[in-house]
Amino acid sequence: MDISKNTLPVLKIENLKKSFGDNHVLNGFSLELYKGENLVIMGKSGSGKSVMVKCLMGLMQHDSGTIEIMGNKISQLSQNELNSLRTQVGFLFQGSALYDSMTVRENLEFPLRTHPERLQQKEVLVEEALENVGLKHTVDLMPDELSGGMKRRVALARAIILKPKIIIYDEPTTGLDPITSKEIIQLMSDIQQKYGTSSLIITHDIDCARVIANRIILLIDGINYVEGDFVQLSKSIDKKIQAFFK
Ligand SMILES: Nc1ncnc2c1ncn2[C@@H]1O[C@H](COP(=O)(O)OP(=O)(O)OP(=O)(O)O)[C@@H](O)[C@H]1O
Repeated sequence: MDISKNTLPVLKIENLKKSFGDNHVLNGFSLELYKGENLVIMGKSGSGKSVMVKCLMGLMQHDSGTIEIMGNKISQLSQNELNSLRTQVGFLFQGSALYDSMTVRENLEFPLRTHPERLQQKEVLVEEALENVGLKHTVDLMPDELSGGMKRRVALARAIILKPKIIIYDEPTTGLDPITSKEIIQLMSDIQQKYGTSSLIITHDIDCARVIANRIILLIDGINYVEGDFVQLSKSIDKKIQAFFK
């Protein structure tokens, strides 16, 4: 995949700040994600990764800084405009987050409910999304009939059903065994190749970062402490950076 930094970033966060009282979580965090890129964000537990993602998705109000998705500053958008922009962003939640009382088909159809123009194609979209993750045969099953790895695949199918330009993965391999993790990472790569998506991947999983990252940003002390590729960062002599690569 050709990653061109000469084009505008599909996602840009600039000087993002967010505090809860005296707890200054984000102190000027910035990133740029380019078309076709896999950008991994790593940070210790409690470093503010989820807060950053919530601000990015418009689910939490940030104190200052700017967030631009495909050139649109999200703070300047109406709710309708924001909803429409959200269709360009797929989200794989931590731990899959399927609706247990819904079949696989109903889980996949869920993101379509706010897009009446897509509802006519729902059969085709569900089938295509499940085919991409190798699970067409599960369409009428309930989530509790699936293994953990299958649930994660279905969640991935749901994240891509609207063919988003950007996918945000929140801990995509957490709770999976090493072999299933590898399969999920391979699927993430396949989807990126097929649709030319750009991915922002929040992970603790060093193997995931090694395999998939074009670039890694370490979120430390509320800022983008350092960025580089896996090899560059893993050779760093900075103790704060080394701690991630032990
Ligand atoms: N709604 C909230 N109200 C108050 N404090 C919050 C809120 N959400 C998050 N925080 C605080 O912000 C900090 C960062 O939390 P966050 O969940 O973003 O960490 P994280 O990096 O995602 O951690 P983990 O890897 O464990 O998921 C924590 O100190 C947390 O207590």
